[in-house]
Amino acid sequence: MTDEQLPVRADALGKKYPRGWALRECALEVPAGRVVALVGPNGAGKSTFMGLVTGLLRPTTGRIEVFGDTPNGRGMHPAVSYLTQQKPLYPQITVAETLRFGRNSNPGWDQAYAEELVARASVPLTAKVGTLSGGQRTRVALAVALGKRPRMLMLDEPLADLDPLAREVVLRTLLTECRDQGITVLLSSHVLAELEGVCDHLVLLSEGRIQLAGDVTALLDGHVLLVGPLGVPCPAPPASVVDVQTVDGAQVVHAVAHPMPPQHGWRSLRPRLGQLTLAYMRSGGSAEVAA
Ligand SMILES: Nc1ncnc2c1ncn2[C@@H]1O[C@H](COP(=O)(O)OP(=O)(O)OP(=O)(O)O)[C@@H](O)[C@H]1O
Repeated sequence: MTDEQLPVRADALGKKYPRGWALRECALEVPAGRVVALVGPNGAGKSTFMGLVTGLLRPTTGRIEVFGDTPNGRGMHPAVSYLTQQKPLYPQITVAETLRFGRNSNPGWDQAYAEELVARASVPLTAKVGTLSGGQRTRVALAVALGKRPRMLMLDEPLADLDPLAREVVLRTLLTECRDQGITVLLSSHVLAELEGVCDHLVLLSEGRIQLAGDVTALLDGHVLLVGPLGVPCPAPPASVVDVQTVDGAQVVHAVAHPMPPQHGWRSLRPRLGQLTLAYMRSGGSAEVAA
């Protein structure tokens, strides 16, 4: 894939604030056409990474390229839309005026597409933005973000103020749309369970460093969830163990997949993405990670 097609490439990327490093030695590619989840505990560096992609922040070390260009701080790459929890909507104006604003500020604006997205959300164009529900406001903000016809949509917790049902509806609708249109999505979220079946690529940040990254299927294939009785040694080699917990009187072990001898009483299961991510977040990343 040429650099112009690759949404993001970061190499030895670091960002230092006066208080210390927010991001260190990040080498990362965001593959095209994928839904990439950017996860990690509070303060891990997720928003900082997105800020570097937008060009609003400048790297302290290393380099970052967005569709082959180096962000220069003079506005975001035209192929990128960015939506945060603070959605850029004005409550006093109508939905139609909001779309007009989008049209006036974006050269590649697709008015028919933006209107169609609003109609699909059953939001009247004549309604004032301030009278809409949180879910409807989010759908309008997404229509503005997608009306720009981006090649990559970056979402920094934009659904955090929605109830779980509205989150589910908006997320599924959005991701179906992005998949249909071939738009790369970089999605930051704390709700690990909702990423299950939604993202196909994962980047886990911890204290500013990449702790785990890769294709979700490969990551799940490369790990096992072992469940066994207390007091019976786990069959996984110690260096491969990511995390051990006691749950309902059993040992629950996440480990990097290795050939291992059968061990009486132990079951080997496929981990779920949310559980595996949480296991890495608890561990601080000491295990020998699969290729
Ligand atoms: N403008 C800033 N000035 C100084 N330090 C900052 C600034 N922005 C972020 N930081 C620090 O950088 C680190 C990473 O913050 P960042 O907001 O990127 O993390 P995050 O993973 O997005 O966190 P959260 O999940 O809480 O939103 C934190 O220690 C934070 O305090």
